[in-house]
Amino acid sequence: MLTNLKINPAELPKRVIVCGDPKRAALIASKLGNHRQLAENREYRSYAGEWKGVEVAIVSHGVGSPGAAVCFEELAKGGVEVIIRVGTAGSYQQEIQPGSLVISTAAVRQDGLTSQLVPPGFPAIANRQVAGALVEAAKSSNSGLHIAEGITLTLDVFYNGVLEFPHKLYQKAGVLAVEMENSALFVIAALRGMKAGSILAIDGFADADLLQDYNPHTENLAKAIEAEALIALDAVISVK
Ligand SMILES: O=P(O)(O)O[C@H]1O[C@H](CO)[C@@H](O)[C@H]1O
Ligand SMILES: O=c1cc[nH]c(=O)[nH]1
Repeated sequence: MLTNLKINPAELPKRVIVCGDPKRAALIASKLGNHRQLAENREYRSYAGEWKGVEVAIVSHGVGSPGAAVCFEELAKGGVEVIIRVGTAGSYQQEIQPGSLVISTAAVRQDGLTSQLVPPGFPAIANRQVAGALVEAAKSSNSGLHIAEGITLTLDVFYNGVLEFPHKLYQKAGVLAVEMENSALFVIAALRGMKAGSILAIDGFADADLLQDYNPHTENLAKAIEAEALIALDAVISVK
């Protein structure tokens, strides 16, 4: 039994979609044939089912890299081979509007977790087969949404304190969007031999005052989440 996920590894498919929100995991799982809940403990809710004849699991990892890392490590221990995060993010670029999608090819490691796992120069990059599969699935999806691919940033902070966020710097450096778990996913996947990727639905602009303006409950975002879930399901079953 996986300690925190409470999943029996014998019931865990090798291909997994992960997301922060347990309710999003339920939503994605509802699209699967023969879907059933595997387990629930803390923020980790898991399901399995069939997508186009292939067994996949959907697992929530909660908010932030440390808790998500527990999930990713246990999935690796459970024998997972391909893992795709279906997340949300704040945009850094004007052309990447709320409701659009970003496929992350690499993550800036501005999280506190990965520097306790590997030296600072170790890259956090998506597996190229998985990133390629996401791009291909996005092209064939005809979602009608704007879809960009490139570097994203992983932070530990959501609501700011007295220090400035590094938003301007990364915006200038061409980073597309900010979220809170991709660097942990890419580093742990590299260390444990999983093929990882990530697709993100944009919920607003990163430099907004999130305490006032953050609203992940819009129809626009729901539509983008629906589209990214279908793209990720097609991608996760297509990786060899
Ligand atoms: O929507 P999810 O997948 O949770 O992703 C983003 O949303 C959460 C913040 O609200 C963080 O987990 C961040 O990475
Ligand atoms: O970390 C996150 C996630 C969603 N939206 C943001 O602005 N930041």
